[in-house]
Amino acid sequence: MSTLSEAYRDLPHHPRHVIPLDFDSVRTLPDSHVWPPTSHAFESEDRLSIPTVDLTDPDAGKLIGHACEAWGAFQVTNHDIPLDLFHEVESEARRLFSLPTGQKLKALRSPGGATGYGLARISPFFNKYMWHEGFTIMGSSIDHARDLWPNDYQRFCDVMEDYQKKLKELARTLMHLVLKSLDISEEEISRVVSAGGDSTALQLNSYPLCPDPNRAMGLAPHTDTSLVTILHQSTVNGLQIFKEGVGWVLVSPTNGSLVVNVGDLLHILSNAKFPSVLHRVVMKDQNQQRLSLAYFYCLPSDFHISPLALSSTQMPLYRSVSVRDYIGIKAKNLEKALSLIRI
Ligand SMILES: C=C1C[C@]23C[C@@]1(O)CC[C@H]2[C@@]12CCC[C@@](C)(C(=O)O1)[C@H]2[C@@H]3C(=O)O
Ligand SMILES: O=C(O)CCC(=O)C(=O)O
Ligand SMILES: [Fe+2]
Repeated sequence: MSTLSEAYRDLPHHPRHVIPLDFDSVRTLPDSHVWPPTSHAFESEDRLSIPTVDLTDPDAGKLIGHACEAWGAFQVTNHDIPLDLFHEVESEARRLFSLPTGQKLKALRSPGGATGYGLARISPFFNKYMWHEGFTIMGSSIDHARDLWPNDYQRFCDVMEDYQKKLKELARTLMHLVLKSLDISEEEISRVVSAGGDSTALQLNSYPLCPDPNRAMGLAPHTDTSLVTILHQSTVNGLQIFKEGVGWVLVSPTNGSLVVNVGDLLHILSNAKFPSVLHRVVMKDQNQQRLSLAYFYCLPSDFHISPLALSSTQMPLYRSVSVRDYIGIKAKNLEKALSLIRI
């Protein structure tokens, strides 16, 4: 099978778009990291937020379908992932990001690589840097973990493996419900869901304490490339999603619940019925480090993706494209990628 990491291998980045700042040594926000003010977002007091779906609700599938159509995102509760596991993964992520910069650079994502420590892949599209550092895992994290902690890497690997295993199960359950709500046949559902199995990535995100948070940007607006992304946020606010006709809406962390984002691949499969959601992370008033864990459920790079479940009167809006080609188009065109494969 053609792995996801292989799809990123031929898309090298210049080191200035991979190497994060030495955050510990900076006392004032460098001009390279100053962003124009961000627009006001609707806060939770405005009572406008993405829907929450209880996975044990017999109507969960229908509710998820509505949420994907109206918002491109929802929160999920009663997902069966133990709270302790989030704490363990977060604590290992904290251990990683609190290493001295020189040590973290030993696990730097290589120019043609997909995994390891570094800036977000969307970095080259912006003329300012984000206040962000990330660590990408695809499958085993042992090679990078050994570079970081030559004598003490096993715990990190075990915790990350356990998390990926549990998140894969949850992603499969969610994908079943999502595709069923689109009226896709059981056969097609199994074809998509079983193909996704090994094409996943876990991204640990850190937004360090910032000397001037109101002028910095955590993660610039983007959509994810995945089918779905399952996100766990630490207790610190920052994530906002964009809703057409409304603007930026804050998604506050709620204990134990997970945010699910529709990604570009599901946008294509659903013929734009479930639009991939534009989101960003702002640093506004942030007075402590923020962490998040993003699990991307994708498809193998040789999978050919095209709109499914079209009625006899519907026309496909997107041409068939391999995941590898779509990732390549996105790496060059970012937010224009979907329009470039539109029929
Ligand atoms: C599978 C992946 C999705 C991702 C690129 C990656 O190879 C691993 C990192 C992911 C991430 C996380 C931050 C935002 C994002 C746009 C980026 O720059 O790297 C996503 C990528 C994506 O969804 O395209
Ligand atoms: O940190 C967050 O809340 C969002 C992270 C994100 O959007 C991503 O990793 O793609
Ligand atoms: Fe994202």
